[in-house]
Amino acid sequence: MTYAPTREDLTERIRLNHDSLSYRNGELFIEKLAVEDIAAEVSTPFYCYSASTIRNAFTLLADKLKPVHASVCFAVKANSNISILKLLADLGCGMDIVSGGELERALAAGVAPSKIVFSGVGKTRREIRRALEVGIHQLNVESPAELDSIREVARDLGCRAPVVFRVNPDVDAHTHAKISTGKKGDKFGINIELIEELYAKAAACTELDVAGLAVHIGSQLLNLSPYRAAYRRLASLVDQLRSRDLPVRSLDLGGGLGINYNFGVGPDVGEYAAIVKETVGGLHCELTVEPGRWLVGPAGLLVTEVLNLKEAGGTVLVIVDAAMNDLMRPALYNAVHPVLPLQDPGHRSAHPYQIVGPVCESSDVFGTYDALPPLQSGVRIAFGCAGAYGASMASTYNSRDLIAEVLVEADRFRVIRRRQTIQDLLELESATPWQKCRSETNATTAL
Ligand SMILES: Cc1ncc(COP(=O)(O)O)c(C=O)c1O
Ligand SMILES: N[C@@H](CCCC[NH3+])C(=O)O
Repeated sequence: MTYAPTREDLTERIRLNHDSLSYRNGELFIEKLAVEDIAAEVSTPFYCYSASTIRNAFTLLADKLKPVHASVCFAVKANSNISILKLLADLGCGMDIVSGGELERALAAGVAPSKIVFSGVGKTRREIRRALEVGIHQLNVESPAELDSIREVARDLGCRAPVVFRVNPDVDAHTHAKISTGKKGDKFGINIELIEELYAKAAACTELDVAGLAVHIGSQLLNLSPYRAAYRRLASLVDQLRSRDLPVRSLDLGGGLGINYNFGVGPDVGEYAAIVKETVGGLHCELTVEPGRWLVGPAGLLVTEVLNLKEAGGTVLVIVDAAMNDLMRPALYNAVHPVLPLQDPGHRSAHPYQIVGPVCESSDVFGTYDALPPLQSGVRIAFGCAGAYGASMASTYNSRDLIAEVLVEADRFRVIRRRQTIQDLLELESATPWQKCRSETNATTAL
């Protein structure tokens, strides 16, 4: 089957990445607000998200997937800010979580437990218990040992645990090695050859409600053909299980849709929907997808201010007040986020700039950029496409505060996470009492 995007499809794809950002008289706007004006209120560095970009992305994806009746569960790890989760939940989006913390955030955002799926390689018994107690939609099982834990917790609670098996289909996602998850030998999922026996065993257990299968082959997929390969393997497995009279009613197709990190055209969700239809659309299963980056990535900016410039070995270094602890992707994956000056005078610097942060690591480098306007101390710039895996991966390394996050809605903005300061940490510290447990002396006495 071939998929030919129409002119409207292409326009839509470009619009999605551009609609919230514009330059007016050389000034960067997000929705109807000048980013400079927000920066004057919220000191840099901070994350800034466009609500309409997220809404448009969700609506477009949900529409494209309507013909195959697939529901969308947002991968909370991409952006776990409760206000962002709430915004998506209000549109009818479910959530894909990987920890007890993400479960609590989803619940706090008002997501119905029946719209939450729990993925993740290592779930603790406490997390499994809490998930079953609140009644989540399903647990995606990642190993035979985890299945045993789920069974035991369910028995203890006197309930039936809804489970699907996450299959490792041994498909190369053709993405960065650090974010590929569907190849044999990756820590994710269960080897496809082992599924049939495990499925049969689990289907016979009264504590388990075995609903189906899941797959997630990696993140930031720009080429969609690995999906076709993975979903075909999933479909064959469904046939194999059904031929043994093992019912399969649900398929979780994972996330991974990539974005164009330069505001250009990214993968086409219409084509993705066509692949879903072609491969698993005829199986009469309840379908779920778990995108993270695609829904929120283009919606976010990381706004930062130039502290100083200096020269090193012939390179002009621009030291900004954001760092790798705020946005880890460049240091971790050599990812390059586009730079948008908040004020663009139109002319360009004669030389490239290497933009670096203040953290004491040589990898605290955002990248080398040419064609930027002349930069100097006090000038503000923004890194684009920073809505996914930015704030959610931030740390306080070098005792730097977690930075603020701001949500823009048309002509107004709201701080949706305030900066975490040393004062917050001190308050937490002073509220923590000393506790006793077995010590060397009383342990010896006990012997
Ligand atoms: C199980 C699972 N589902 C969904 C996602 C979301 O991925 P992405 O943000 O690439 O869509 C991930 C992350 O790779 C994942 O591990
Ligand atoms: N954190 C990664 C993606 C990992 C996806 C989770 N499995 C990134 O920023 O690209």
